[in-house]
Amino acid sequence: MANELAKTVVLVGMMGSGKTAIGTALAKRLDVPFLDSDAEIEVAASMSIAEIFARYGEPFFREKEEQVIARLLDGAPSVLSTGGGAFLSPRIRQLVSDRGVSVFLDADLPLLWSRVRHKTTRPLLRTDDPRRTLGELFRARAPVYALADLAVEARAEYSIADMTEAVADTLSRAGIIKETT
Ligand SMILES: Nc1ncnc2c1ncn2[C@@H]1O[C@H](COP(=O)(O)OP(=O)(O)OP(=O)(O)O)[C@@H](O)[C@H]1O
Ligand SMILES: O=C(O)C1=C[C@@H](O)[C@@H](O)[C@H](O)C1
Ligand SMILES: [Mg+2]
Repeated sequence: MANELAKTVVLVGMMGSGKTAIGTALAKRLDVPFLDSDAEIEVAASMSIAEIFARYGEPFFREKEEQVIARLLDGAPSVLSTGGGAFLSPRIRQLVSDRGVSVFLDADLPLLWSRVRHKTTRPLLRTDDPRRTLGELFRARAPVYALADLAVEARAEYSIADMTEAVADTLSRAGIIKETT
């Protein structure tokens, strides 16, 4: 069955909620381009996110993030996975609402921690107590992620394929994915 995507699907949520993993699978399923703002920033800067934070600081990263997301939202309907902090920016929220549909991947704290605890790629978690830091970010950001157009609960028992199906189902019910045949 062929599908048509009405506008760009923008995945938002905490680090480890699955924006990159689910975005990759969803784009494949819908046969549309997959874009990842973190990956695009790394390519543009020829540096990892951790290096950008270390050399230039978080405000510089946030500036680049906004520029990259504005550019990525300019193209044909796609799946765009954002960085975990992108949706905190009011300007980015406005861009997303003007040109796409936001989908919050809603994972609870234990699930997020289980996914990020062994990774060293997230500079904001390089603290003395990364578990506590993750909890603080989680609580501070929850009201902002709740502003997303759509939300899908990420359950620990879901595989990547299950979660991709749940997101696609939500998008179909919202009329963002339309069956063409
Ligand atoms: N059901 C699932 N849904 C999503 N991710 C899963 C699932 N099961 C296992 N994973 C793994 O959990 C991790 C999720 O991390 P991912 O990089 O996709 O998160 P992210 O939201 O893009 O984080 P960041 O904001 O740091 O970019 C990946 O390693 C992925 O393979
Ligand atoms: O949650 C965040 O603020 C971040 C998440 C990652 O995707 C990266 O964008 C970066 O590590 C910051
Ligand atoms: Mg990601």
